[in-house]
Amino acid sequence: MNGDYLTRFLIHEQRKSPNATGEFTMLLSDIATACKAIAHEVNRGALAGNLGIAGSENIQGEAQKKLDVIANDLFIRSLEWTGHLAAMASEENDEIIPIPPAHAKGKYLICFDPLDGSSNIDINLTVGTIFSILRAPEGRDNPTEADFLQPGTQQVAAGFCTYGPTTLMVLTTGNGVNGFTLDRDVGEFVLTHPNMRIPEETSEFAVNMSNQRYWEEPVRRYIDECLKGKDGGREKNFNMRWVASMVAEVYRILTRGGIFMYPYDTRDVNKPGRLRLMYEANPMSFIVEQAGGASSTGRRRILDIEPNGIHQRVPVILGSKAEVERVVSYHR
Ligand SMILES: O=P(O)(O)OC[C@H]1O[C@](O)(COP(=O)(O)O)[C@@H](O)[C@@H]1O
Ligand SMILES: [Mg+2]
Ligand SMILES: [Mg+2]
Repeated sequence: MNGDYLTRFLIHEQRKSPNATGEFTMLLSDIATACKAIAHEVNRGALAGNLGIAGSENIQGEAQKKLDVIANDLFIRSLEWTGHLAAMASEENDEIIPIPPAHAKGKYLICFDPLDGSSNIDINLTVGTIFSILRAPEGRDNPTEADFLQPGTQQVAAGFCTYGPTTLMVLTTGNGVNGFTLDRDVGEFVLTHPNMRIPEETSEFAVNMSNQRYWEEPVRRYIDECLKGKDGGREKNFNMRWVASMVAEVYRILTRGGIFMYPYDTRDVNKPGRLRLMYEANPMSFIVEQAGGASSTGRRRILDIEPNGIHQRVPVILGSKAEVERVVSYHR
C-alpha cells in the first residue's frame, strides 16, 4: 500500500508465498540498510574527504574513485554476516567474494555495482548502487565463479538505489516494479512509486553521441532518424538526454519512458560494450521488462544470454518497447 515502509511491504509480499522462510525478506532489508549507509557517505562528499580518486585500479582497468571503494566495503561488510548469502561478486573485486568462515551462509548469491555513474561523483550528479540476486546451487558450501554464471532469467530479485536529490530504491522480485523514497527523518524507505510502468511510446533517446563513429549501421540509422525527427522518416521529433549514470537514465525511463543505449562499438572486438552483464545489464533488464519495457543487445534479449564471466560486457539497448523493437528490427 502506498506509504508503506519497505520492510512492511516485503513482509506483505512474503506472505503471498506460503513456503517463504523470511530469509529473502531479510536479505532485501539488509541490502536497503547497506544502501542507506552508502547514501550517507555520498551525501557527506567533501565534508568527509570522500571525493576524488582512490589511487587504485579495478579489473576493468578503471581508476577507482574513493567512493567506489567506500561503497564496495560498506556493501560487503553489511552483507557478509547476514547469513543469507553463499557468496558475492562486485564490479570492484576481480574474483568472487567468499563469505568469511566465521559467518553463517545462506542460499543466495549477489552481484553488485557498488557505485554506478562514478564519473559523476565529483561533479555532484546522481550516482547509485545496482544489485542482482540469484540462487546458489543447493549444498554448495563454497560457490565458484561458475555458479554465478546463470542467465538473467534466473534472477530472483533485482534493484537499484539512486543517490540524488532524494535517495530512491527501485525493486523487483518478479512481481512488478516498486519505488521507495528514503525518509531521512525516520531512516526508512517508504513506498512512494507503486507498480511503475514504462510507457510503450517515447520521443526521448539517451546515447553517448561521442562514440557515434564506432557504432554499427543499424544504430547509426536509428539515431540518425531520431535526430532528423519529422524532417526525416520518423513521425515525431525526439529529445536527447545523457547523464552518464545508468541508474539515473533507467529511473528517468521508468518515470516518463525513453530509450537508453550503450550499443556495440567497433573500438575493441574483445569489448562488445561498456556495461557489464552481471551487475548492470541483467538487473536493469529484469526491472525494465517487469515494468513493461524491453531490453536487448540489438540482436538478442539480454536476459537470455548465457554469461561467460562475472565481468563480461554486453551491448545494451533498453526502455520503451516500441523503440527498442524498432532498433532490433534494424539489426535483422
Ligand atoms: O562515460 P560514458 O561513456 O558516458 O559512460 C557512462 C556509463 O558508464 C557508467 O558510469 C558505468 O558504470 P560505473 O560508473 O559503475 O563504472 C554507467 O553508469 C553510465 O551509463
Ligand atoms: Mg556501473
Ligand atoms: Mg560502478
